[in-house]
Amino acid sequence: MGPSGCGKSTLLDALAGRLDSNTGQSGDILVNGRRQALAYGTSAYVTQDDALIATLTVKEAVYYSAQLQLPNSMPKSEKKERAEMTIREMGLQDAMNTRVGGWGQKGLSGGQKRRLSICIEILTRPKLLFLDEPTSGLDSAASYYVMSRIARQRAGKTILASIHQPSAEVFSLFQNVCLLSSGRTIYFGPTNAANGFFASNGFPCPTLQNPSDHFLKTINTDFDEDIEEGSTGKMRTEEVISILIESYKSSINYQEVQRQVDEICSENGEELEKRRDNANFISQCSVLTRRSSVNMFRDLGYYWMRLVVYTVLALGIGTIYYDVGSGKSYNSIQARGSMLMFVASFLTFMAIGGFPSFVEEMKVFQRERLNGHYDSSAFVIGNIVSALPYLLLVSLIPGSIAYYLAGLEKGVGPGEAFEHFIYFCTILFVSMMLVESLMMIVASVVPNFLMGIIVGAGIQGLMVLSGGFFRYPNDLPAPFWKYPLYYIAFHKYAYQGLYKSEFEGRTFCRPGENLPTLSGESILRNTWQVEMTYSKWVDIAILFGMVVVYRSLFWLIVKAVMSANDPAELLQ
Ligand SMILES: Nc1ncnc2c1ncn2[C@@H]1O[C@H](COP(=O)(O)OP(=O)(O)OP(=O)(O)O)[C@@H](O)[C@H]1O
Repeated sequence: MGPSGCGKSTLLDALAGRLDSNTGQSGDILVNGRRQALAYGTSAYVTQDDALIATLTVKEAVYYSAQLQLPNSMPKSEKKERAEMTIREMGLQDAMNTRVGGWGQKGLSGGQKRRLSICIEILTRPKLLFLDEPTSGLDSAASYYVMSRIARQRAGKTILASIHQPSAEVFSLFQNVCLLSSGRTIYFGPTNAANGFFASNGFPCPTLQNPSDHFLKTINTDFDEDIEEGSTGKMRTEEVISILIESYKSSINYQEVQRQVDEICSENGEELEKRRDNANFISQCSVLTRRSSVNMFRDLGYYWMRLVVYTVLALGIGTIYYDVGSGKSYNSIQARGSMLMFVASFLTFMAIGGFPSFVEEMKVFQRERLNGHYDSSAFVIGNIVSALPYLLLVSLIPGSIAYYLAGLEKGVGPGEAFEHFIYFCTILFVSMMLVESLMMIVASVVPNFLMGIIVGAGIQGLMVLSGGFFRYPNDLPAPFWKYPLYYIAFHKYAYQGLYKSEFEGRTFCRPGENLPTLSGESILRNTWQVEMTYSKWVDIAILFGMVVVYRSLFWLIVKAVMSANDPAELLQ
């Protein structure tokens, strides 16, 4: 406990091994007298910000979490029962079917979100639980009920909570209190002895005042109010703090704490085991896929908005380039090329629109991963699988509108026409997957969504420039633009695949002529400077290969970022 900004969250972060690597830290963290880092899943931590999936209801959020965290051996009905019991414990039974809500959608109140976050973390009854200001946003009665229900579970467990402004009832629920001011320990010992400690130093709690209020008022340096000191009048807060710190260091309480630490160390107690009884990997993948699908379905910004914008754009492309595909004139060559370029780069570019939703999902993933709810690979797989149907939808509907309105390559016979159409939509689909994968990589490195969008758009802008349309491949400056960007940019393969599909086997008129004597192959070779040594199927295969590379890269970065934050790795 301590005034705002005294270092409560920092202390909890340090104990839970969540302090970021650029913050200096000294001393040992001992669990049962053993030096132990709290890696994923050894403890649960409810941080101050509630990272929750906005589209889920309370019931869904807790049920999915129960399915992820509770072992496969536990029957489904028991998991459901545990989830419901925990929801009731946190007093959320009346909000069971309310969505969490977020930007633009009112859902749970701040205090309810807080309780939901606690609910999710106490589902497995962890042995070591960190709670950073669990009562913020709660009224005094709710604070008491929440804390008393948490305290009820304390047998055989250690619960560390940071708190400010507890009521007298809540304060009495704590067995020990550590009072902090500007990162320094003012007092650490039994809660019921704190009053005596303050009184013995000349700062007794006035009658009818909540002791915790008195302690905080006495040690708050932010407002520089002089403190009444017993009979001697007023004293500066800094002086009061110095007196208390010095007094604590020579107090019996301090010696008692040291004695207890020595005793625990000599007992050589058991190591805190990592929780290993989560759902198995297959169940994790399946639950995460379902949860992510529900989120994608309900979050308008994830795919639906994109579908609407793509459809409008496809109608735009289709009307601007209406029936360009049946023309054989020289001008139609340029029109086809531009249209295909627009489809492969700008339609796919807008996959960036889903970035904010993805960043929100990443925040939830980070919290859950750090608390050991599941494996990072399960998250990556869940996300890929759940996104597939939506990506298919946003490539097929706008793709077919643009393709048929523009009257692109119809081939000979219905089979061939269909093959060209499917090829067009597949290129659109795989390019969107690539942009999404790229944005996932960006999200794992730059988790701020504004910065992420700028970085993602910048990378794509460079790739579009070097893709071989705005500057023909042979005219691209060799350093950087041609080697390596032209070969790395997926746009090159998307453009060339689409060009091959559209121009191969067709003839066009030369400038000023009416007879189609110019072969599609020569246009591909000489105008678009397409690499003709391999077929359009190789282009599409390269694109799919790139998806695999990009997704693997994303998975590797997530693993690397997570293990960099894993205190167990740091200790090795
Ligand atoms: N022991 C320490 N030494 C130096 N700086 C510290 C220490 N503890 C915390 N700080 C710094 O003090 C600032 C506030 O810390 P923190 O957020 O932990 O406070 P808090 O008590 O949780 O505040 P609030 O109650 O308002 O959330 C941070 O900038 C943090 O880096």
